Order: sequence, then structure tokens, then C-alpha cells
Amino acid sequence: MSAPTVVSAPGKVLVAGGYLVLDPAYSGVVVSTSSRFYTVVSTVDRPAPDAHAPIQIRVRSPQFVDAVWLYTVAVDPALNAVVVDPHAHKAHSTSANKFVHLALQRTLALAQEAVGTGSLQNSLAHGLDITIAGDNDFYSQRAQLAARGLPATLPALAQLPPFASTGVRLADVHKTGLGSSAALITSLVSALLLHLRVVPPASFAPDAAPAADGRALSHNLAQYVHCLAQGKVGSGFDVSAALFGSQLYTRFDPAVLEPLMADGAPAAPLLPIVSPSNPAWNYHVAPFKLPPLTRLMLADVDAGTDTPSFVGKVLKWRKEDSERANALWDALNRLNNTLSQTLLKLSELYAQDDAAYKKVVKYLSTLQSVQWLAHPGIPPEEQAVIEVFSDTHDLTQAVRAKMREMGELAGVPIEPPEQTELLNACVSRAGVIGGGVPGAGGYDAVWLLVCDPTLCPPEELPSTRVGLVWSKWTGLDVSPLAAQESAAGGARTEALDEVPGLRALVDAA
Ligand SMILES: Nc1ncnc2c1ncn2[C@@H]1O[C@H](COP(=O)(O)OP(=O)(O)OP(=O)(O)O)[C@@H](O)[C@H]1O
Ligand SMILES: C[C@@](O)(CCOP(=O)(O)O)CC(=O)O
Repeated sequence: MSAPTVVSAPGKVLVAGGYLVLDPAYSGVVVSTSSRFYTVVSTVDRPAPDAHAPIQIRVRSPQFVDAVWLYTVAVDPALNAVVVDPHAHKAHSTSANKFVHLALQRTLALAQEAVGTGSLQNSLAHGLDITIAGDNDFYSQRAQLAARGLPATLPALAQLPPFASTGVRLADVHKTGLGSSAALITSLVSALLLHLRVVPPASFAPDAAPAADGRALSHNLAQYVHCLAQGKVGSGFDVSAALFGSQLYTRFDPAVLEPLMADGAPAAPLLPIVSPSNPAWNYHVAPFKLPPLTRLMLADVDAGTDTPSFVGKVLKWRKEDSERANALWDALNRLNNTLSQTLLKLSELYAQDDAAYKKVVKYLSTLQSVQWLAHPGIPPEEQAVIEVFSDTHDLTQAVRAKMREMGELAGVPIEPPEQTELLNACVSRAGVIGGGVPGAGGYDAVWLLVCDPTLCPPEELPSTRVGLVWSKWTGLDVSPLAAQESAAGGARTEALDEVPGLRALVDAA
């Protein structure tokens, strides 16, 4: 086999902007995570024993029981059409995977339009072998920890092997809300576009410009496939984070995808619609990152929330009580924008005087936020930094209050009392800057931002203190996730042997 193509894409956390981001008038504060999905595409160079055997694509997700999907590909040069047929799944004791099937079908069809039949057939050779793997964080690891007699703590999570086997079928796994399907579709579509030479390798190089055309094409195609597979057009912040990394996201007008959303084969050619040169793609991605020497902490709260029903109810209430809702949307939007600008201001302060900033982070990590402004005699350059950290805390609390108000008015438990209790306990610990319920809220998860000073004994780290709150919490079943903010931005190419555990997964036939 020739060298495999590997592309990874990160998961996401919507720190602020839930529900508002569905409306193009508002934006969302999106953080991409260090936890990633990986797609490895290998070309099958060897001809099948039967010379007339059709081109076959095999897709495997070895973390799951019976997760092998086989497809045959027919490329019709006359019709400019590619047909990707799943094999009868019963024969392989696997159920269909709509997300994978649509990603293959639409990416191959786009490739035929973009590079022509001959080039596509060359790249497909005698077939493709595709392996998909998601970092452990995308799926609840409670059972794996329990099986090893380990507690649900961050140090215990670090002892699990990478891409740990879940021991269940894909349909039965407990997801953690990091956006597995968006990261999966993004890594699969991007790896295929690269492998089939539709986009150049530079598009996904770790240092490529975020707005590179190849990356934008991959974004548009991944949004399309994800909407089609989910059967709805959401805001798309998850796919955008998977491509472009942490950002302030403003959605695209769903009208761009309307001509392609009907069931069955697309009625129109794909390329003119998904091409980045189509001005109807009016999403906006502004740069964003969390401040230096802070750490994003995430926990999966084992209760489960029906996000689509939350969205339906909130939007229904917004229509019915539009005056009150619009006032709430505007107030929340002002808070969200001020929060994102305040977080960005901290990065600026670090760039201006990293010594003062580092001292402040170390100092704040020993104090509860109520004490941050209570001490006189602090040098002015440090006091200025403390004030911005304190503003960040106040803003996260104000956003939470508004999200609770939204939930009460719409009759949806966006930050239910059990989560309020847990979050209050966490944000009152020393060194905790703020937190909230990510995305649509509910009982699923919490996020926190904590000071992360360097050269601190582990027991003095705010993350350790939060970990203790989580492991002792009895009101809800709280299980930490290992993810932090992605240092590597959005989608990127990887060397197979540099991702621990990935080669072994690919080689295990
Ligand atoms: N490892 C995987 N291999 C193959 N397909 C996967 C894998 N993980 C997820 N999928 C696909 O994604 C689908 C789940 O998508 P869904 O939109 O329900 O999840 P999600 O909202 O992204 O979940 P979460 O945000 O909690 O991670 C699965 O049914 C499957 O088709
Ligand atoms: C409610 C909503 O704004 C965010 C949902 O986020 P999450 O899937 O709960 O992380 C929906 C959307 O943006 O598509």
C-alpha cells in the first residue's frame, strides 16, 4: 500500500452563544478541543483476484463491536456520476452508517466534478481502506475505568490506552457532547479530498492559513454532509470548529444548501454550490483563543439531554413571546460579546507584560474570585490584570444567570438546579475563573476555566481542587474529560506513527 493519508479534526465546546448562534444576527464563542477524530485513508494497490471486481471501500471503527462497513463504488464517466452502494449489512452483522455513507457518496461525487473521472479512478485504484478513530473523550469511559478498578478522575483517565475499545456497538455508546459526528465527518471528508487530490496537502498542513481554499471547500462540504446526515440544518458551529479551531462563529444562511437537501441523489452539480467562491456561503469566523496560563476543564454529567427538543421549545417560545425574547437575546448577546473581548484582552495583557501576568495567575490560583480585588498594595501593572480576570468571572456568572432566565421563560432546564449547585460549588474554589453549561445546556456537561500557573505542586493547582469537587459530588454523576483547548487549531494532517496508538488500530485487520 502507498503512504496513507491521515487527517484529524477536533471536538468543540460552545462556551457562550447557545441558541443565539442559530440566528445569523448573533455569534457564538467556540473552543475547539485537544480531543480529536482521526481518519486514515489507505489505497488498496493490489488487484482483487477477480479482475472485474468492482472498486471496494472498507471503513472500520475498531473501537466498536461489529463496526465495519463495506461499499462498492461505480464511477460512470458518461453520466458524471458516482454510485456508492453499501453492501447488505446483515451479511457483516453491522448496521448501516448514514454519516459515513453520505460522506463517501458526496465526497466522491464532488471529486469526480473537480478532478475528472480518470483522476478519480486513478486515486481510487483497486479500492480504499479507511480507519476511523475518536479520542477516548468523545465516549463515556465510565465502564472502562470501572473495569480496571479506577476512579473517575483525570489521573485515572490518563492510564487508559489511546482509542480504548468501548466494548459496545456504535449505536449503544454513551456520547459526551464533544461533537463526535461533526469531527468525524470533517476528518473523513478532509482526508478523502486530500487523498483524491481535490485539495492540495498545504490546505491541512499544521501551519496552513485558516482561510486556505482547500480548507474552506472541506468546510462547506462537511457542513453539507453533516446537515444531510442529521436531517436538519443546525448552526454549524461544530463543523466550523472542527475545520478552523477556536473562534467567534457567525452562521451561514441555510438557503445555500437548499438545492442539495432533498432525499436521494442531488439534483444539481455539487461543486458550484459547495465551492468557496459561491458568495452564498456567508458564515464568519473571527479569531478567538482562551487566555494563556488558563485551562479549560470539562466534565460529562451522566444524565442525558434531548438537545433537539430543547432547541424546538426555546425557538417556539422566542416566536410566541418575541418582545421579551428579543430583549433577552440582545442582553445576552452584549454579555457574550463582552466576555469574548475580555478573554481576548487577557491574551493582549500577557503579550504586553508576561512577567506581571504570570505573577497574577499564580496569585489568583490561591484565592477565591470574591477575594481577587480585596487586597491593597498590588503593583498597578498586576492590578490591571487582576481586574480583567475579575471581570471575566463576573461576565461568566452574568451569562449563566441569563441562560437560566431563558430556560425558565421557555420552560426548558437549560441550567437546571442540580447543575447550578454543581457549578456554584466549582466556581467558588480558589483559582476558578468561571464556568457554565456548554451548548444547549441541560444535564449533559459542565465547562470551567481555571488558572493554570506553571511550576505549582499538583495539589495546589485549581484543576486538582475542581477534580476533588467532581470526584466527591453525589448530586450528579460527574466524570471528567481529559480535553483541554486544542493547541493545534482545527483540522490538520498527521503522520500515522506520531499519533500514539493509531498505527496499531490500523494494522489490526
Ligand atoms: N467512531 C465512529 N465511527 C463511525 N461513525 C461514527 C463514529 N462516531 C460517530 N459516528 C457517526 O455519528 C453518528 C452520531 O451522530 P450524532 O449527530 O447523533 O452525534 P453528536 O450529536 O455528534 O454527538 P456528541 O456531540 O455527543 O458527540 C453515529 O450514528 C455514527 O453514524
Ligand atoms: C442550541 C445550539 O445553539 C447549540 C447546541 O450545542 P451542543 O450540541 O449542546 O454543544 C444549537 C446549534 O447551534 O446548532
